[in-house]
Amino acid sequence: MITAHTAPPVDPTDPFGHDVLEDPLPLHAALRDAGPLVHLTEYDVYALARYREVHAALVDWQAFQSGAGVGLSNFRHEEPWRPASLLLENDPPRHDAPRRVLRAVLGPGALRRLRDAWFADARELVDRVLADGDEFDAVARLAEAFPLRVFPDAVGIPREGREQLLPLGDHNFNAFGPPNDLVRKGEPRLPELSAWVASRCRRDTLSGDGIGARIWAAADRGDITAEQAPLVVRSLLLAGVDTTVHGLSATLYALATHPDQWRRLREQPHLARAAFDEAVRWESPVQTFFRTTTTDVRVGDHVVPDGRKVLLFLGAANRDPRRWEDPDSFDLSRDPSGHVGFGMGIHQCVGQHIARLEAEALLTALAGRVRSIELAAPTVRHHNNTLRAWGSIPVRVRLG
Ligand code: HEM
Ligand SMILES: O=C(O)c1ccc(-n2ccnc2)cc1
Repeated sequence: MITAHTAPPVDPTDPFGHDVLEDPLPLHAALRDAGPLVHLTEYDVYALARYREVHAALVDWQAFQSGAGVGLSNFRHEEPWRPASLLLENDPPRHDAPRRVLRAVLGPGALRRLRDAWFADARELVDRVLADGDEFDAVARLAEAFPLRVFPDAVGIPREGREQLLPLGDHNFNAFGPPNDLVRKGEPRLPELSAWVASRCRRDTLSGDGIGARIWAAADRGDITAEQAPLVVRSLLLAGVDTTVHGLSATLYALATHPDQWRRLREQPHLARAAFDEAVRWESPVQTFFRTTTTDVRVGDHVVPDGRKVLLFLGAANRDPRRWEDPDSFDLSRDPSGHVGFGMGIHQCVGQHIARLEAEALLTALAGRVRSIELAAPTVRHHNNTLRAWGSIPVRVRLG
């Protein structure tokens, strides 16, 4: 048993309050500066905000487990509000088989199969948006429209009703936080949305050649059980849309507010993937996830006792001046590799390559038609307990 020398510094701020969700940067800086470990008195949890400690916790899945939930709720004492995620909220060994299956169905073969169709869809969408005029909301017309069009098709769910994936994902991400107004907002539609998404995970509603059907085929082979198959498909549907909507939004906002970087992308379209990863570092669409300690864990001069919740501030780590030069600048010449916007270690985002392909397709289509892009009106944030999200990003484009 390591004895704690002193209690870590405390911070009373509510990290899920609307002032922080509107602009988290001041809290992130305060948490990084307070020390390697901070105690958040609002929820009696611990916080890691510096890159070194966040990275160390992400890769130390034994001491910082996911199996007690990656939200504020501690599954050791509370029932999950829905069946726990087989990947996100599981530890090895139970985590391993579902992870292997998803890595396979979302791997290089899937990307090769989807690439040409997604590039064509992106060109068609961009042409349609630009035909309607030179001012539009980049969130509704591009960042939401593109993932909603290509990803459910790739999974193999029918077209009608798929827009429900947005409020469903939004609630799921809110539910990782405390039971606040954002969670209460999503509760009225939850029974209907949960029943709808469960119906989309059944084998008989998934088209034969999609990613969903390949997950069921893995169950036929015994790689996962037939009971697990629909839960793995559910993870894809809950995870696969809102994340990329706000990842693409972050990228479009960054490029619309950095004209020099847009020019660089136009001159070198192969920078599309780097632009997306730099935007994921700079904005961190997935801001936070919790872990639960499985033993007394030393962090710096302090000890986090066994069984405590630790909030990992991925967004704060991605702008830690101890790790990044000029962290607050959005710069396509930076090497963003090593950012924790997709996590790190055994739970690192298994959909990151799908997300990068969506971004590459959309940015390549835009860069091919649009000479300049700028904000046409004030932007509006969308508050979510976990996601750094956008309500609208009005832009004006010039073609050429
Ligand atoms: C910009 C887009 C995305 C971002 C920023 C993002 C971020 C993340 C992060 C930070 C984690 C680690 C969670 C943890 O350590 O607890 C994660 C895991 C995961 N992501 Fe994503 N994600 C994105 C898109 C996607 C997409 C498109 C999919 C599905 C196609 C997906 C599926 C998953 C799954 C299943 C996990 C759990 C992996 C595991 O626990 O082994 N994500 N993602
Ligand atoms: O199974 C779930 O509920 C679930 C699984 C993964 C995510 N996720 C987060 C970021 N990338 C993916 C969200 C929800």
